[in-house]
Amino acid sequence: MTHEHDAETVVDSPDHWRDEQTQRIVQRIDDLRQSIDNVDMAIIALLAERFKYTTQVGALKAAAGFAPADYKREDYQMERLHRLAVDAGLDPDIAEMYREFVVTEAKKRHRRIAEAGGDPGILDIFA
Ligand SMILES: C=C(O[C@@H]1C=C(C(=O)O)C=C[C@H]1O)C(=O)O
Repeated sequence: MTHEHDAETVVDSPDHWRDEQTQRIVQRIDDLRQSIDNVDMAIIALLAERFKYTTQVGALKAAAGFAPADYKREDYQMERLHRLAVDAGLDPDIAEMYREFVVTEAKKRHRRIAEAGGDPGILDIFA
C-alpha cells in the first residue's frame, strides 16, 4: 500500500531536521512511534483472539439454531464500553466505533457459519 506524497514538511524527510531542537523533537516522535507500533501489535493479537472466540460463539449458535445477533447482549456491551472508555480517559465515541465495527464483523461471520451449516472452517481465521 502506498500513498501520494505532497511536498510537505514531514518527520521522515531529513532535509527538515535542521536545528538541534528539531532533531530532539524527531527523536521523541521516533520513540513515541515505537510505542504506537507496540500498541498496534497488541491490538492485532487481541482482535485475532476476539474473533476466534466470536467464531466459536457463531458455531454454537448455528448448532443450536440461534440467530446471529443478540441485541440484549449488544445493549449491555454498549453501556459497559461507554463506562470503561470514560474511566480510561478515552472518547466514548471511539469506544462505540470500535464496538460497532467488531460486533458487525462478528455477526457477518456468524451468518456465513450458519449458511455453511455451522462449519466455522469456512472462515480463514482458523488457517
Ligand atoms: C458474539 C456474539 O454474537 C454477536 C456478536 C457480539 C460481539 O461481537 O460481541 C455480541 C452480540 C451478538 O450480536 C454473542 O452473542 O455473544
